[in-house]
Amino acid sequence: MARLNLNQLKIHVVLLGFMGTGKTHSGQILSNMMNVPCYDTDKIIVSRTGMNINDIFKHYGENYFRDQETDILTKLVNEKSPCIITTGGGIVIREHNWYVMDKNSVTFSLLASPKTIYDRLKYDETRPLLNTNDKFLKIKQLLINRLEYYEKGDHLIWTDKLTPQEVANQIYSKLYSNGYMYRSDLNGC
Ligand SMILES: Nc1ncnc2c1ncn2[C@@H]1O[C@H](COP(=O)(O)OP(=O)(O)OP(=O)(O)O)[C@@H](O)[C@H]1O
Ligand SMILES: O=C(O)C1=C[C@@H](O)[C@@H](O)[C@H](O)C1
Ligand SMILES: [Mg+2]
Repeated sequence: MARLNLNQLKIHVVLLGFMGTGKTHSGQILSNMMNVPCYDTDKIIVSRTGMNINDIFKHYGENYFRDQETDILTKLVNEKSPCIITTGGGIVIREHNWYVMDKNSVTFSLLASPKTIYDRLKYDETRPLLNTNDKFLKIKQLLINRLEYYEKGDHLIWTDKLTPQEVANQIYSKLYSNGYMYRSDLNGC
């Protein structure tokens, strides 16, 4: 009788959320905790193109970036065994991406206030959409436009007062309590 892997996921875990909510960071911690691979759409775009995100936006434009994002998300969801997928903050704005995620994934939206996001990203220049004179204002404007999309996630986690480890712990608990993982006491037969 084969015993199932303690941490076997039934479906993909997709982390959504605005820039700086900790998708990449918390997702990597979760991946280590669960021993499940984590794929980051931003990192894959950078390695695929050999360019950083600022240069991709500058030379090819945001639409090209969004096409890459959709292509990678689709391939990960359709071709990988259940895994953790950490996304770019803007993946939620394309309706087609929701269609892809609806198939075989549970989504967690990480949320944070504009002030928290600003504090986390104020010295960061790697996010082209925030490279403006008034970064705080830009965060507020983008967040207002996108909140309705982040709220479509299956589970919402406010991260302002949580460490990345605590965020990962909350996701892990929800995966168990909502039946997205095989329980350790089940034997495969
Ligand atoms: N819960 C947290 N508490 C404090 N700092 C955090 C938290 N989560 C992330 N950070 C910090 O915020 C910064 C951005 O985190 P991260 O890159 O994981 O965000 P992201 O959601 O992946 O952003 P993007 O959408 O741009 O990829 C990093 O410096 C990270 O250490
Ligand atoms: O919120 C966004 O639109 C973005 C977030 C980042 O993760 C990157 O995907 C890129 O900088 C765009
Ligand atoms: Mg990220």
